[in-house]
Amino acid sequence: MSDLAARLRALPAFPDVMPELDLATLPMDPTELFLTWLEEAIASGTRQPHAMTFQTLLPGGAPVGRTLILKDLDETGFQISTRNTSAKAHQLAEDPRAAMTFFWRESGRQVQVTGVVTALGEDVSQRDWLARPTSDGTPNPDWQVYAVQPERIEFMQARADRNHVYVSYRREDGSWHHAQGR
Ligand SMILES: Cc1cc2nc3c(=O)[nH]c(=O)nc-3n(C[C@H](O)[C@H](O)[C@H](O)COP(=O)(O)O)c2cc1C
Repeated sequence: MSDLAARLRALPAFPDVMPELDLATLPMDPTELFLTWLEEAIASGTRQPHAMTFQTLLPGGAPVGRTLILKDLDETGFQISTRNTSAKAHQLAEDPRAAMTFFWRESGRQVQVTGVVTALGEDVSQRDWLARPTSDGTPNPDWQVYAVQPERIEFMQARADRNHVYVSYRREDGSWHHAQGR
């Protein structure tokens, strides 16, 4: 084992005390559970609890990811915003499939959201642009809000004994079904 490998192995992993995922009280709609976990991450004071890895597909199908901020969650889906001239915007125009991975290390929680992205209207995009802390009130035609309409959402609650608990939701014919496991 290299020195780096040994040092990486010795790093602290999950916290000793983590919340439990109560399988008896899972909501029918996974966005409810997502919002509960997001609110708890916000309340914990962790920095950028709304940051996640956002994956798109390169021409040819290879995945590529980068960090983005969740802007909102409503009936349109999980919203992000970016420039419509960016690499990810071009990738989404070619193939609208995307995945988001949230990780809240203080609680040992991970959420994967997979779905298809739609570009929202100019009004939503400009409202988001103008609400940015650095806004000077000038609209930006390059700014675009996208929404991921989820088809699959997987929740993972880590456990100190490594028997992590998974719950997977899938949308079929317009309604959500969930099962413990992956
Ligand atoms: C914490 C964090 C948050 C970020 N949030 C955004 C964001 O909301 N929108 C965005 O366009 N880029 C954001 N970025 C920059 C992106 O990760 C990325 O570098 C940029 O959008 C260009 O990506 P692309 O070339 O794959 O299109 C963020 C980066 C970090 C580290």
